[in-house]
Amino acid sequence: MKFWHTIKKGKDGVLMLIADDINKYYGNKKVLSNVSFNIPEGACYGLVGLNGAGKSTLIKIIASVIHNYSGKVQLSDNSARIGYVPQEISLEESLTASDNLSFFGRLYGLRGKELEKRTDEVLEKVGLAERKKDKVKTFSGGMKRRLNIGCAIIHEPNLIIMDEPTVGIDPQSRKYIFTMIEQFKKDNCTIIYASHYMEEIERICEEAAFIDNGKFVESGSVNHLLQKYAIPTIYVKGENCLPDELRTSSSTKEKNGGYLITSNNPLAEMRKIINFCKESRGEIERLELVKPKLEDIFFSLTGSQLRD
Ligand SMILES: Nc1ncnc2c1ncn2[C@@H]1O[C@H](COP(=O)(O)OP(=O)(O)OP(=O)(O)O)[C@@H](O)[C@H]1O
Repeated sequence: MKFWHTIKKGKDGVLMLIADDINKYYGNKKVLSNVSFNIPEGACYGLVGLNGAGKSTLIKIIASVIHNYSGKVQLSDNSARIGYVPQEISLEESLTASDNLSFFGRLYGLRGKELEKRTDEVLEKVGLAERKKDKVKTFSGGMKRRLNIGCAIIHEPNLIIMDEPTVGIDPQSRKYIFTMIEQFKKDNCTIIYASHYMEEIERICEEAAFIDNGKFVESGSVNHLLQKYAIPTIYVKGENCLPDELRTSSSTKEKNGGYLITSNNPLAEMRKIINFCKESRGEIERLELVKPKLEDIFFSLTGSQLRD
């Protein structure tokens, strides 16, 4: 499979991060192989892969949690401040939300009035201002996740790295996290977002890379990937609405009581179906172009279906 670099630059033509030929072993096991990519400043960059693909390892290398690897990670902005949201929630449950934030703030060198101000700002940002004096052990999973993100942004980072931040949380907190990410983008932060939820990547990321068994199999702008690999497909459902030539074609597959038809000329197939229906008094319940999905592209490149 072909690998091509993301060479597009950020809004002002600046790259936030350059990773060059990253390789990583755990013992004898190679878990990252020749990984190279660039992230434009201000982009939201999705890392997509199955469990065990190597996303967390790569993220830990970028966040300087892992040092034992070969290759080079270069932050092109000398003033880059990294905020790392780990996959595992790392909070002190016996302390309040406010105290957890203060703890992380002090680690980043904040003190006094500035620390107080930032703690209150972050509590507002993560939607926990009302619960600031409550102990974390009384929080739901989603609230803990939001506070975990808060701890990572207390020092106002401009590169925020999030490792599967929506796994196992309620839909309301998930929605809240997306709203926060939209705000990070407006604040011109660069974001690295690892997930195996494709619809999340499509929704929030401008750029994405597919990782499979420690290798980048493809990367680039999400729109470009969708255009490059999408196979035009239509969906039709109804009574007596499909001409025999389409019904028996190898490009036609049954789905949910209707048919998925792949074609290089989907509009021509739609016309055929409409004309056939007119002639044969068939009835169309649904006839639509199917929007290409990253999930299908991932499947076609790796042969693996992403699972929950
Ligand atoms: N500390 C470690 N020691 C040995 N092997 C490890 C260690 N951490 C991860 N691995 C192995 O490295 C590979 C990549 O793991 P990694 O956690 O980076 O994948 P991932 O894509 O983040 O998956 P997940 O979503 O399950 O966390 C896996 O085979 C994993 O078992």
